[in-house]
Amino acid sequence: MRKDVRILLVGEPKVGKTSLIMSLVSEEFPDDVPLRAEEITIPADVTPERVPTHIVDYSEAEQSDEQLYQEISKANVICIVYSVNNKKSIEKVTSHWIPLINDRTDKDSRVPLILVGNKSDLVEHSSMETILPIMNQYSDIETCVECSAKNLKNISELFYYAQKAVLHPTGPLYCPEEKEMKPSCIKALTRIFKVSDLDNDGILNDNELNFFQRTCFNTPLAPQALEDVKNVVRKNVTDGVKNNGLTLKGFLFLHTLFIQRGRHETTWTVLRRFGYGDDLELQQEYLFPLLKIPVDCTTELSHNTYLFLQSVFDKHDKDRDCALSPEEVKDLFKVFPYMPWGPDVNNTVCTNDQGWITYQGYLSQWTLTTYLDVQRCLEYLGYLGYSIICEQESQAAAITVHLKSSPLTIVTRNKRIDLQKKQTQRSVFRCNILGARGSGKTSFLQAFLGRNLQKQRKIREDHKSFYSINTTYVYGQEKYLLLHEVMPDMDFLSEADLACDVVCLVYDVNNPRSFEYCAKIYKQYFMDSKTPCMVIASKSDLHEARQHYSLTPLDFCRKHKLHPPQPWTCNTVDAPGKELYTKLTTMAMYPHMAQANLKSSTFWLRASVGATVFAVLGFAMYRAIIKQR
Ligand SMILES: Nc1nc2c(ncn2[C@@H]2O[C@H](COP(=O)(O)OP(=O)(O)OP(=O)(O)O)[C@@H](O)[C@H]2O)c(=O)[nH]1
Ligand SMILES: [Ca+2]
Ligand SMILES: [Ca+2]
Ligand SMILES: [Mg+2]
Ligand SMILES: [Mg+2]
Repeated sequence: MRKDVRILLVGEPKVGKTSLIMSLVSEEFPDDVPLRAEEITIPADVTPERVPTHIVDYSEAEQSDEQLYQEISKANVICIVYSVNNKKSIEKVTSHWIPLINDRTDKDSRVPLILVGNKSDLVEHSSMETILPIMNQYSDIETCVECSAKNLKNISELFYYAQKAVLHPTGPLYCPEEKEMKPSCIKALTRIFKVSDLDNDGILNDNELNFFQRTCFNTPLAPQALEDVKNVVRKNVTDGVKNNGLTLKGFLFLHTLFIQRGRHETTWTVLRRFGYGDDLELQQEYLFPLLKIPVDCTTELSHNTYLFLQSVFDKHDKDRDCALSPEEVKDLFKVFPYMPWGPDVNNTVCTNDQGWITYQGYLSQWTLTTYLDVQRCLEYLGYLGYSIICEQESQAAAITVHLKSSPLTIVTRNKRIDLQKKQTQRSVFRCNILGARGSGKTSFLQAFLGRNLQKQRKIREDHKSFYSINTTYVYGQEKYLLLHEVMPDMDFLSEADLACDVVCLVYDVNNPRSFEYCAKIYKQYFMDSKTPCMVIASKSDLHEARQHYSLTPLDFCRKHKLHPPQPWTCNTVDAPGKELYTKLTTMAMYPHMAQANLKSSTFWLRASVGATVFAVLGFAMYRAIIKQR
């Protein structure tokens, strides 16, 4: 909505432009007026819509054409004044003024016009008969009004209409010829209806209507008013009210009624509350609120946002099978301008036997988007109406920002350990997977989603994903582990390829040339970095070939104080095990421990931490074991 309004009055000489302005300001008819009134500014708090309003006069005797054109281009609304007792001044509206204004303004950014018939005190009849055909001919004319500067009739109304024409234009909402709302307005209101229909039954019940009323107008609706509204709809449209609630049809009818009765500011209030701008598009400030992410930080969803997303899931999982069928997904994203999830999402997160995204998979995908592309996540939450439903200032409230450095600070020398406050602990960790072509990286990603080799073979090439994300339990806490497959045949790895909490170097035990790549990558990029590394000996179900490298993988790991290579296969009957992923998450969470030089079996137990903390972790571990049963 505009922050101020500039009203320009034009028209033939002596129709009363200056008098109208003076009458408004002094609330009495001035007998003597100058040719042109000074520009006046009415302060926000005395105008009906509470925005500062500038009123600008025009005088042919005092101003050049050039000055007039300048004022026209600066104006937000133009009042074309004529005198009701002067036929010529009416003719000039269409023969001179409207074409002149249209020539000075862009076709798509036309200023609204108001036709003002002044000196109504001088005649008995109304000029409306002559004016209405003009109104029908020019859609830029917002409204017309007859008034009198002399007996102060309709003066404040005139300026109110002018203000309203700028702040709440009917143009984008309504097509007067068709007597219908415009398609873009129907589209916006339909989305608003869907967001407000919290249980997704296609009806706004009393609770939902009250919530809607409260968010849009800050006041609850009296029970009687609620009944009155429904009765109006009942009387006028079949199927407008169902099960004592408002249907979409009824909702749209109500707004048409508001607009037709000149109360379109009501519809605008609703549209603006849900993020729409004057062009009926969701505004950038709504979709992309300012959110500064400092370097070395990661982005996660807040607890409340997970609850919100959970309610969105529940609302659309109509058959309650804890998964979203293709129809349910389609319905969920109906409030989006485009379909945000491609078929690759089904290969990024957990799905059920039908290949449909499960509840867990759905939350994982949101977590992934938040981590990788927080702006996109804000945009998506905007489409879902997060800030409205959760009554937050902006979408930005959905995000929590975490320092990348370990949540657990270990001061090794005096063996003191600081656990950061619980709420600042990260719950999403990123693991990059590197390895030669064909070493089993994609399989490692897919196995994390519980898919064995047989299931993986069904994945279409063009539906592949370079990410997979799922939860693991570390010491009883649920964490997300995000796996990312890095393309192998690049001589140079980018910052993004290297930035992660833990690295997996995958080689194929069956391929004698595959370990060399891991060794090279390790020496070039990770030997001197703080990122913990894990070597994975994949396809362990196959024959182990001797690697063409100066050291065996085991000796290499020993030399560089790494875990011994972890044998791994997804050629299993059941879903592949999750232990390795839990281990990776633990390494990501506690990188200091991961670097210790210890044998894998006792690695976690012998990490050199203080006894007190050990007891804490021990207890947590105990709980984790209980939970996994
Ligand atoms: N009876 C009557 N006379 C009016 C009314 N409004 C203005 N007049 C008179 O009409 C004459 C012209 O008024 P102005 O306000 O100077 O008209 P204007 O449109 O500003 O004229 P220019 O500045 O020359 O373009 C003056 O004598 C006013 O007193 C009205 O509502 N009723
Ligand atoms: Ca409902
Ligand atoms: Ca379902
Ligand atoms: Mg004047
Ligand atoms: Mg691959």
